[in-house]
Amino acid sequence: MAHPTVTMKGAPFDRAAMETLMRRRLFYTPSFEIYGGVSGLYDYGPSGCALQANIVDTWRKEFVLEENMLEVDCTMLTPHEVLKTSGHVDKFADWMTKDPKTGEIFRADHIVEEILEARLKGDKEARGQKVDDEDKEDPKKKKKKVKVIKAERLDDALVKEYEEVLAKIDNYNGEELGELIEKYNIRNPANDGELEPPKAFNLMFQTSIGPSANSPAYLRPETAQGQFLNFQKLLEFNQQAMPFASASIGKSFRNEISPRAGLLRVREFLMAEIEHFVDPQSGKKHPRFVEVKDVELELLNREVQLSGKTDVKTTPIGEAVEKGVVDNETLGYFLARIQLFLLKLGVDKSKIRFRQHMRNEMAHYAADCWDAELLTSYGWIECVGCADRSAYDLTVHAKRTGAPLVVRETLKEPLRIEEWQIDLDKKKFGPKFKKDGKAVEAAIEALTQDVREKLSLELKENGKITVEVSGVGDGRVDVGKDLVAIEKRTRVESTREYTPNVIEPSFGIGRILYALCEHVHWTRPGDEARGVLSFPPLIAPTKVLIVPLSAHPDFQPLIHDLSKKLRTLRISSRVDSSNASIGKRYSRNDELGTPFGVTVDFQSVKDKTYTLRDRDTTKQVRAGEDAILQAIVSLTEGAESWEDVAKRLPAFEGQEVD
Ligand SMILES: Nc1ncnc2c1ncn2[C@@H]1O[C@H](COP(=O)(O)OP(=O)(O)OP(=O)(O)O)[C@@H](O)[C@H]1O
Repeated sequence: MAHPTVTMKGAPFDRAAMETLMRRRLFYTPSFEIYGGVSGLYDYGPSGCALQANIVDTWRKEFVLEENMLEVDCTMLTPHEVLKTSGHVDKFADWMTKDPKTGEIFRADHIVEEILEARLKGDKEARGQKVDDEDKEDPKKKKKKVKVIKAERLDDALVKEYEEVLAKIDNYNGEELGELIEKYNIRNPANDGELEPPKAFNLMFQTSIGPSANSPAYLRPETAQGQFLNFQKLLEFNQQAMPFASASIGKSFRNEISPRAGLLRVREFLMAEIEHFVDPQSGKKHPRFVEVKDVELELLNREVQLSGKTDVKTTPIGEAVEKGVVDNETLGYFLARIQLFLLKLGVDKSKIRFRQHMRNEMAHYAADCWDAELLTSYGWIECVGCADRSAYDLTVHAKRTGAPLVVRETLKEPLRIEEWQIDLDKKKFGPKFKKDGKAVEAAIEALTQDVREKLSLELKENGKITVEVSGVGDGRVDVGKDLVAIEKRTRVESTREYTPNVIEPSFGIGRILYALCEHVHWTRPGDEARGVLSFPPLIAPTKVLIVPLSAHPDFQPLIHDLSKKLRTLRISSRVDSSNASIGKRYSRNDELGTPFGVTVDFQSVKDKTYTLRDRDTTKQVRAGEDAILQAIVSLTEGAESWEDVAKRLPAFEGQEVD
C-alpha cells in the first residue's frame, strides 16, 4: 500500500530513488542474487553494517547500560519441547490463502488489505480526488501487484465498511478473514482467480539437532525464550534483587508467507529484546517513571480503533498511565524510552505513533500491548512491540520442567499464618490401604482449609473422617484417628514466593533501520539524481570524508596524519582522492550520509588549517587542525550542533567546485 509521505524537507518522498540508492551504495542487497535471489533474505554491505552497528550500539547504551540490564546471547537453535511449551508450535502462525488454479499463495490479511485499499483509491479517483500513484501497477512486476487502481465509485456505506475493516485488519482470525474474502469478493489480483478459505501456516523453520531425527528443533522466532529459560541464573547473578531486566540481541527467523516491502518483512532478521521482570504485587511501578512522565506520545488507543478510526491523541505518558490508557508504569516507562531511543537515531518525531493492540490481537495471557509504529511509504509499520506478557512464559516452563522459575523474597515482617494442619501416621498407611496408600495420602494432603476445618469436627465426633479418593473402592475412604490428626496451628512464614510478570519491549532492528533511512532521505533542489541521507552524526556509517583538492603529492602527509588522528579518536573516516570534482565527491558521500567533510588544500600545506563542511547545510568553516578535530569530536558525540560550531569558528566562503 502506498502512503503519501514527504521528506524532511517537505517534498514528496521518492521510494524508488531511495531504494535504488540503498542498493547502489551497498546498504543492503538481495542475498544469493546471482542465483536468482530468495525473497525475504538480504545481505548488508559496508554502509548497512556500519549503520546497523551504530543502531545496535545506541540501543545497548540507551537500554542495557542505562538500565543495568543483564545481557545474554542464547542459541538460535531451539529444541521442539521449549517452543511446544511456549505455545509457538501450536499457535505461531499466520493465515494463508491459495489460488488453487495457479498455486499462488497470499497472506490472507495482506491480500484483503491491499485489495480494499486499492478499491478505496479507485473510489477516490472516481470522485475526482487526488490519488497517490506510487503504488499503481509496475509493468515490470505485473504479476505480483494489486491490479491497476480502477476509478470506480463505491457506495458511501461500503467506503465506511472498508475503512472499518482496514482499521482492524490485524485482528481477524482465519475464519473471519475467510468471511471477508467471500463477502468482498477478494480474488487473485493477477488473474481474478478465486481464493481458498484461509489456512494456518506455522512460521517457524523446522530442523533437527544431530544425525538422528529424534531431536526436532526450530530456528528461534524470537530471542525471548532463551532469556526466560535463564531466569533463575540471572536472578542469582543479580543477587536476588528485583525488578531487573535481561536483554538480548540476535537473529530470529520467521518463514513469512509472502515477504514484501524489502527489509520490512524478511525471513531472517536482527532483534533486540528486553525482558523486564517485575513483582506483580508492586502494581508494576517503575522507580524511574518520574524521569519520563512528561514525555508526550502519540497514542492510538483500542477504543479509537474499535470505532474504525485512526486518530492519535498526544498524551504525556504520566497522564496516560494515570488514566489507565496505558496499563501500568513499567509499560509506560518503556514506551517513553522507546520513543527517546528512536529520536536519538534520527527518526522523524511526526512519524512515530504508539498503537494499542485490540484484545483479540494480543496473546491470551498478555495484559496490555502497544506497538511503536513508524510511518513509511508502505504505511504505518510496527517497528517495536511492547507487551506485558504477565507471568505466562515463566509459569509454563516451570510447570513443564519443574525448575523453580520464581522469586523467593525474604519478608521484612514475617507472616504469621493460622491454618489447619494434618498429621498422618504414614507407617500405618501401607499395612492399612496397601497399594492405595499413596493415593489416600495425596487426597488428604490436597484438602482445602475449609474442608480440613469441617473434618476436624468430624474426627472429634466420630473418631474417623471420610475422604473422596477417586479410583479407590467406591471413591470414599474412611481414615481413623489412629492414622490422622487435624489441628489448628500457627505457621510463621519469612519468605514469599512469586512468579514475576514480564514487560517485553521487542525491537526489529532492520525495520527501524529502513524506516530511519526513509525519514532522513531527501534530495537537493537541482540535484534530484542524488539523494542525501541526513543521519545524525552518531548514527552515520562514516563520520568524516577527507577530500584532497587534487592528487598533488604535498597533500599525502596531511591526509595520512588526519586519518591517523581520527582513527586514534575512534572516529570513522574515508579518503576520497579520486579526480572527480570536490562537489561531486561530497555529493557521493551525502548519499552515504557522511555528515562532515574535511578539505585538504594548498593553504593546509602552508599552515595546517582545513575546511570542515556540514552535509546538511553545505556550509563550511576553516580552522587549525586541533580546532577542526575537536569540532568533529563534539559534533559526533552530539555535544555541539553545527550551528554552535559555525558560531565559534570562522566561516569559509569558498564555493564547492562542481
Ligand atoms: N518478518 C519480519 N521482518 C523484519 N522484522 C520483523 C519481522 N517480524 C517481526 N519483526 C520485528 O520484530 C518485532 C517484534 O516482533 P513481533 O512478534 O511483535 O512482530 P509481529 O507482531 O509478528 O509483526 P508483524 O505483525 O508485522 O508480522 C517487530 O516489532 C518487528 O520490528
